[in-house]
Amino acid sequence: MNIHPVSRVALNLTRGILHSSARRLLNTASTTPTAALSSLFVKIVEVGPRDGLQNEKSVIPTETKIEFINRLSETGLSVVEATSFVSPKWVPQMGDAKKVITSIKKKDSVSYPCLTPNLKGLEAAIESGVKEVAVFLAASESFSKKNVNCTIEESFERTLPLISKAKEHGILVRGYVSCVVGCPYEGPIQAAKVAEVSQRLYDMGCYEISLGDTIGVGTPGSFQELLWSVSNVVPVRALAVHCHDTYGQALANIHCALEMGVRVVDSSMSGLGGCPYAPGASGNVATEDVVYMLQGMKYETGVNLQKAIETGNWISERLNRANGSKAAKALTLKALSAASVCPPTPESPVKSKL
Ligand SMILES: CC(C)(COP(=O)([O-])OP(=O)([O-])OC[C@H]1O[C@@H](n2cnc3c(N)ncnc32)[C@H](O)[C@@H]1OP(=O)([O-])[O-])[C@@H](O)C(=O)NCCC(=O)NCCSC(=O)C[C@@](C)(O)CC(=O)[O-]
Repeated sequence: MNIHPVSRVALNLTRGILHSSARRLLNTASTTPTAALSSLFVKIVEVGPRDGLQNEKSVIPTETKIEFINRLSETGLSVVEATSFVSPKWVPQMGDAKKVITSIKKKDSVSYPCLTPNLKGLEAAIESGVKEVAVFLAASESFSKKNVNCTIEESFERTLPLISKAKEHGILVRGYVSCVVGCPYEGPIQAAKVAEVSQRLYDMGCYEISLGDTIGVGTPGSFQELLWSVSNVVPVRALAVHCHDTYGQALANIHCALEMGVRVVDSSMSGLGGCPYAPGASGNVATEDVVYMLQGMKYETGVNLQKAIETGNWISERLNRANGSKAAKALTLKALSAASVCPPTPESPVKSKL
């Protein structure tokens, strides 16, 4: 039986199936539970050009990055994280940040945030006309040291003046918290620690907190615990989930987050990605798979699935690999077999990597 998501949550509430914390969560999403439940729009934050490409070993031509972002801008996405102003000694792949962000065709309907780890990065972003930046901290001390060469506390000390300066320039600041379930160096991370870091970042002025399951170890069980804990201190409307798919749990975790009121999901076209300082982590959840699932649940995203698949196939071809999205593969094969009376031309971008 098809049940509309609103009806399903409402039904669960009526039956008292949802845990009382989940009810509280829905209540904090908006002024009334009804208003929260009527929210059927899910914002997708496309992180492919940054998180997706930062871990690529071979140098990707700047022109490819620019065209990738331009194509993403035509899919209906409202946020495309474009690049990061980090040290090129640490992440050489992002060394062309200024060229990328100043060369793309910007659409008014799309926001193009860039990662900035410190004031130097923010200043470079300001010079390049960036309107939104993202700061990134971790809930794990070891990961913080590996990723940004300082403790969590020192990270906060760096971030405070960054946020102040960004605000002076009218720049929006998004906040990431990495290792929200597990750390590649320390193992499991306590939800209470994630809540503490998230709350501090939110109180400092980040308008949205993206919870990063950096190594993709989360399950709906750990995500539920995580979201109960974090939503006690940050309103659920200000939370996003950022799931890597190492253990194949990303869609299940996103589904769990949706049921708990989260309406912002990070994803990466064709499942590209990984953090250079998170060994063993696989790519992000694929945008095409997220859009396919959300469409099936009758959520709106504004994203044209067909255009997303074409863009995912295009970048996969450029990187000489198969598209990592299952939905993209299945729908591309379906389209090819439907057109089998008229086989694709040799130039067709979808023919070879399936
Ligand atoms: C934070 C630092 C800079 C500290 O690195 P450091 O070595 O401690 O910094 P430093 O201040 O001593 O500077 C070292 C050199 O880098 C330069 N430098 C310093 N800052 C910048 C800058 N902004 N832009 C350009 N250059 C910079 C600086 O000028 C100096 O150059 P030198 O004098 O030696 O020639 C470094 O650790 C770094 O850049 N880390 C970034 C690592 C990174 O990008 N990781 C991936 C992103 S996070 C992620 O993927 C997780 C996420 C967000 O997706 C969510 C999830 O899945 O969990």
